Amino acid sequence: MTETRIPVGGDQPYEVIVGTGVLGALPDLVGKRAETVAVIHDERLGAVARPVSRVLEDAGYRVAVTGVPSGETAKDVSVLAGLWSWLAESKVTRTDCVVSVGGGAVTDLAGFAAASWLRGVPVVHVPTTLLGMVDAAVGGKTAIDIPEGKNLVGAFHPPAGVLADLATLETLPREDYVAGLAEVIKAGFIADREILRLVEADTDGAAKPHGAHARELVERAIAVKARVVSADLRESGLRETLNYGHTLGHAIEKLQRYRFRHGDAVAIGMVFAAEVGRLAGRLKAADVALHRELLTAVGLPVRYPKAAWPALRETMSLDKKTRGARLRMVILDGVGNPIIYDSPAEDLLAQAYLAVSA
Ligand SMILES: NC(=O)c1ccc[n+]([C@@H]2O[C@H](COP(=O)([O-])OP(=O)(O)OC[C@H]3O[C@@H](n4cnc5c(N)ncnc54)[C@H](O)[C@@H]3O)[C@@H](O)[C@H]2O)c1
Ligand SMILES: O=C(O)C(=O)C[C@@H](O)[C@H](O)[C@H](O)COP(=O)(O)O
Ligand SMILES: [Zn+2]
Repeated sequence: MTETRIPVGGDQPYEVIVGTGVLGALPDLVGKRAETVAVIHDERLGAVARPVSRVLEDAGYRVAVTGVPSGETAKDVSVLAGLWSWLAESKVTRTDCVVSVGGGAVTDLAGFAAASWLRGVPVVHVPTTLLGMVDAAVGGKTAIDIPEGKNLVGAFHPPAGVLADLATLETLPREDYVAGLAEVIKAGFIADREILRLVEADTDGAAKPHGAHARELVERAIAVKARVVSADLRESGLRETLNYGHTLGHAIEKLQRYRFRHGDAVAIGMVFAAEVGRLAGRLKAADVALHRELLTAVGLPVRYPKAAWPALRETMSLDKKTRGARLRMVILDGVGNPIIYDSPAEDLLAQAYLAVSA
């Protein structure tokens, strides 16, 4: 099948290329200004990084390659500091380019390395997870975690391009593919009902890279993200809606010391946000039920232990949408219409949590 190019607008427009076996398009995205390309890859993904490097070498670039720890442990200041030294050794200058190869953890880390190195060098992402393709690699949010919370240090640094080669999904464990579906379903609830219809029509297929609607789901979710970040890169309004499910989700990840899949945490967080929406009189009980039905059917969790609430509530106060002492979270004023719910009452939050607790 041919490649699809999804444009992302704003001050620094770029394209997300989606297709199978499309690595050959990488030099186009890196561009002609770069002499050196610094490839930063998940250390478990040498088998993807090698063809990436070959394509770049064949195109005439000098290529430097390094691996970083797999998963969320990569998003650490010590790993970032190691990358800065390596970028110095590799003599990466402002006209050169960083290429990331991995899931969202690696695109977030390498994106932040590129944003901070020499105060900003170009980066091209080659996401290798569903979640990376439909969400993390698009939109320019980059970050690392600190003990106090997730993604608390980072920068907005849009990529020069994104290459989503669906062939890389062949080796992705099923649990990680399914975790990515949480962000796909999120895109459905906030902006594209057709995504929800496609998942509902074939819940088994939705959980597989070869499912009948797999490519359409990927492209629709990217299109939602692209539309939002094109209009509001720096999250001054509309972009906050992409955080649906994340206020509780990020608190769960922190409580689990980041040994819990991001998508799994967001799935629980979306059911919580849906319950808040229902209690606030904004979302029908049937739509809350639809959250549970779709997420459960594809294999995502929708419950979390009751006793965790006090710790979760405290962590939620450090969410980036908080203003002063005011917690703000995204809820749905009906499916497809996300809004910010400012200063929710504490007893309403506790009641909503009771409805998701195991
Ligand atoms: N910047 C953003 O806008 C944004 C958006 C959503 C999520 N995120 C971040 O993304 C991260 C989660 O990303 P993720 O779900 O991709 O997780 P991940 O990057 O941790 O990857 C999950 C696992 O899959 C493995 N893996 C990756 N690609 C593979 C492949 N092709 N074959 C086999 N194994 C493979 C990794 O080694 C890892 O063990 C979180 O840190 C989250 O905060 C960022
Ligand atoms: O791109 C965005 O904006 C998002 O909120 C997408 C989220 O799926 C993603 O997990 C993001 O990293 C969360 O950002 P944060 O600002 O809440 O840390
Ligand atoms: Zn997310």
